[in-house]
Amino acid sequence: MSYTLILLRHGESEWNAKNLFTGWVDVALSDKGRTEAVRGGEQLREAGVLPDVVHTSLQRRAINTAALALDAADRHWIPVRRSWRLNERHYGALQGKDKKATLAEFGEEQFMLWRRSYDVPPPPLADDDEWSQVGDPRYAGLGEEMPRSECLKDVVARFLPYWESSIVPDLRAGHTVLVAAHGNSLRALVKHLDSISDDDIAGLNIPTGMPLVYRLDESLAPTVPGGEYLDPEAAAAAAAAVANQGR
Ligand SMILES: O=C(O)[C@@H](CO)OP(=O)(O)O
Repeated sequence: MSYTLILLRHGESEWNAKNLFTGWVDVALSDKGRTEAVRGGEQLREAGVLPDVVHTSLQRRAINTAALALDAADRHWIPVRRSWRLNERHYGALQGKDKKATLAEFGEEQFMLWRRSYDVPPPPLADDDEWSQVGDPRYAGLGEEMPRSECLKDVVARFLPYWESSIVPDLRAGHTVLVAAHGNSLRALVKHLDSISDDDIAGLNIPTGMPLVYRLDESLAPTVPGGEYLDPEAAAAAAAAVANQGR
């Protein structure tokens, strides 16, 4: 028995296009992002990898990517579940900041520590900042768990309970599961699936709008480490572009 898990980072957002740190800010897909999402769904249909259930974050770029992709795959009707635990990493005080300007102001080492180190979060975002999500009704139930900044380690810690309680049972039930989420929440999941070290995860980047298919064995270990992009060449080029953001 093998289980099928599809990871899909949202298509390009308006802030990806502007090169701004985004995190929990709920920005929309760009036109290019919508096209990517549709193309991702077409790839699923062409490959015959058809989700039975979808899990998304609470952010519109992932929600709308899932809807566009599933429509293109003729799977718009499957059950959907959403959780803040699939949200993008909260980028703290960097939310809304230009990546290139941040690199110029703080230098390469600090910039990469904030962007890709495993356990160094950016400074916290003030609750009265225009890019704060404090007071947003969708997070009303979070209480003390409401983040003001997160490093990838924090994302792993809040993602894994949802993985265990909600995604794994769907896989064990034999469903083909689509997870439509974000660059860093999916990096947290890939780190877990592929047992990637805290240091090596810094080098992993996930492109927008490209389905990454994992076949998992009985112990939920990937049968092909790293999974398989349905369009590997395009995915490698797009992942390199993500790595180079800010330059
Ligand atoms: O800004 C963000 O929220 C993320 C994803 O777009 O950026 P990065 O790849 O720099 O972690």
